[in-house]
Amino acid sequence: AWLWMKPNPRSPPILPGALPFIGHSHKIVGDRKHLWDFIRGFQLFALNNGGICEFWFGPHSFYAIADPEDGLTVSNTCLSKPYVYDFAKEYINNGLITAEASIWKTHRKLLNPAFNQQVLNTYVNEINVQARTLVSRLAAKVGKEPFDVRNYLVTYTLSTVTRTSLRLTTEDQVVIDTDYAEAIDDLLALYCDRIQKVWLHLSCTFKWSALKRRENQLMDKLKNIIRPIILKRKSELKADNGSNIYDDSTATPGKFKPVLDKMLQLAEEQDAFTDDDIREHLDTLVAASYDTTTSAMMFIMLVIGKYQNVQERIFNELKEVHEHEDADFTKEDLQKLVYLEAVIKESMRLYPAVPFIGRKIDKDVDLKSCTLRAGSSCAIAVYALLRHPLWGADAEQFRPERWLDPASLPGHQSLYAAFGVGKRNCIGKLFSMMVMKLALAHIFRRYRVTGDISNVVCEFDIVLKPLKGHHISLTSRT
Ligand code: HEM
Repeated sequence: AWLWMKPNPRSPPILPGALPFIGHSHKIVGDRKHLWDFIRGFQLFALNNGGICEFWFGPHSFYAIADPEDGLTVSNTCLSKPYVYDFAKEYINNGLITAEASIWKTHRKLLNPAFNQQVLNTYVNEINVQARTLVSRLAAKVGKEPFDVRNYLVTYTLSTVTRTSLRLTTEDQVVIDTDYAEAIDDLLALYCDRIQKVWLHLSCTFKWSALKRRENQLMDKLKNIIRPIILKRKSELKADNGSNIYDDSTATPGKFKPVLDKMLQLAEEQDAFTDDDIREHLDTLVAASYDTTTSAMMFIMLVIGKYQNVQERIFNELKEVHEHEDADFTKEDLQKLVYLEAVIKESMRLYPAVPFIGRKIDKDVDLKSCTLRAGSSCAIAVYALLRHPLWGADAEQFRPERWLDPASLPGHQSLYAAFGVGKRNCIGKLFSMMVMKLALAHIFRRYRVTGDISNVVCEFDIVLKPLKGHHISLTSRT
């Protein structure tokens, strides 16, 4: 345990505040705001100290990297995730987020086509429907006191991702929107609890804990919801004699093939997935999408609530794209909403829903100024990369215009880290952009939003979220 006290010329700067034996473990005990302060703190320390730093939880060493080149080197050299991701193994095991590198490579290749632009275009009608439902639900809040928009957005993102992944009957969709959503929220909170209770990082202590018992209950609940859905669809497709499964007429408006059908097809034709793999991939898609997309949209609404001139410009762009106020947005319309897209990117740059990503250092990795030791873990400092001085002197300012002038943007790709860095980046980034753009286009066309990002206090709860000062209010534009 004292090894960490030994100076080494190629060791990175050490984050202040380590105690003997426990290292920095005491720094993450407390509430989720405190946890975010720690995460933000180590990222800014790395940024201001040559792009890297080191800290410990007990004997286990973590590096934080805030240098774009080094970040890319690590994320592409070490493709496996560190041990804290294993906390979610019971739940999403071979799903893309937690899968070991070897399984990940094959599965990612198989799933990539399900997220290309052509496939996503077949979802536009469905997402318009969900966005309209969101706008009608929000009508109850128009002209009322400020409110928390999270639950409205959760229902929207959850239903868009489950509709396009599973295409459920209304009855099953209700279970997803209520019981399933609640169980996932509880499970993610439980993982965050475990991260903060460093003594529960060891499986031998965790297995006797109350958290483990709770995890078992939640897992039973989740599996009992999703497994029957998969089995039912599997037998429906079998009964259909494969005619539906191989029907690729997805270009018809309103018609799309859900991800579940694509996976069942791959399982049938290439023996690519087991039933468990399919469940884990579906759960992963939901877990990876609903909270991140919700949080990103909350930040966007708060930013735009403050910068009313930005909101007016979005409104004018929406009017230009659509003469007829109430029509659905088509895939062509979405391409024309360049200013709205710039606003989304700029808000995600300053308020990234996923503020760091993890890697297991499974071999020694030589970086510019130091060597990362095999057996340690690494956090690629997304939050810091997104406000790196290479963004310019105005890196801390909200300036969507920077995205409209590509020449003014920094050259290094890994500075655009909101959807991850390197090969193992977000498979759902185009999908999520579409889901956000459509919802925001529908909302801003109907309502004027007021809020104030400068009052917001954040917390880290697997994703970065606004904790306080995040209420918004709506007035009607008509
Ligand atoms: C604003 C919304 C989103 C943000 C900010 C976001 C961000 C990220 C980031 C940073 C990663 C890399 C994580 C890591 O390396 O540990 C990631 C991975 C992933 N995301 Fe997203 N994501 C979003 C929405 C979505 C959506 C809508 C989906 C699915 C439809 C999705 C599915 C995934 C999956 C499956 C992975 C694992 C990819 C892999 O390892 O191959 N995400 N996301």
